[in-house]
Amino acid sequence: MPGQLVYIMGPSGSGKDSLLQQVAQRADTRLHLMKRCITRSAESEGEDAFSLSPAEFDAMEARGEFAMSWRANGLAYGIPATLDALLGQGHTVLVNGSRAYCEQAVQRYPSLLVVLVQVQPQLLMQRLLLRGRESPEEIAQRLSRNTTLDTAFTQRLREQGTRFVILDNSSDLQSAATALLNTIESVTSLEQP
Ligand SMILES: Nc1ncnc2c1ncn2[C@@H]1O[C@H](COP(=O)(O)OP(=O)(O)O)[C@@H](O)[C@H]1O
Ligand SMILES: O=P(O)(O)OC[C@H]1O[C@H](OP(=O)(O)OP(=O)(O)O)[C@H](O)[C@@H]1O
Repeated sequence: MPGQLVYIMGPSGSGKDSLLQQVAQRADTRLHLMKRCITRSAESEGEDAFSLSPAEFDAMEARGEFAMSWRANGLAYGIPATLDALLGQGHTVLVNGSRAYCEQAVQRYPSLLVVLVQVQPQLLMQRLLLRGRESPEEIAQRLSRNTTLDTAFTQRLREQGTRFVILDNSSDLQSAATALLNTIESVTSLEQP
């Protein structure tokens, strides 16, 4: 496909959604941020997503309306199949992805750019509590995914030869967003039609 998929992943609270919003606001119209379908209440804080019931999600998935889909944190997440049309038209497309699903994403889109967002571990809990979307118990469950996921990925992605960068978001959001945009520009020319 002529376009470029940019798959952003990282621990809960690392700033994936904030970075994607920043970059999408700053970049030109050839850069698309995919709006996800999630079985999360529409009233939830934060990410602008399509809110679906589990039954609606399952029906869309069965009809092949997702380019990618996964389950985590008691929720189902889907990337609309319009992703493939956008990539086919040559767009650079940003996706908020899952570490656990990453290998399947690489299999389906071998030339994707994987960006692992990291922050100092002590900041994660603090930022998640401030975000206020989940209860402290739910936050603890989200953070418990990190131990198993982080180390295994880095190693495997490098061995596979996947395009992979680590982006630190421990400092201010603007600096991290600039670094992300520079990384994207280094692998794809946003100016070309
Ligand atoms: N660089 C940063 N400095 C301070 N707060 C941040 C920064 N990046 C993100 N945040 C805040 O941390 C919380 C988690 O960020 P979010 O983008 O929702 O992370 P994720 O999507 O990875 O879970 C949000 O409240 C967000 O406003
Ligand atoms: O396999 P993992 O890397 O742990 O990711 C699991 C899911 O968690 C995140 O979603 P969500 O927006 O619900 O959570 P977050 O904003 O707290 O990261 C991420 O975008 C994945 O959909």
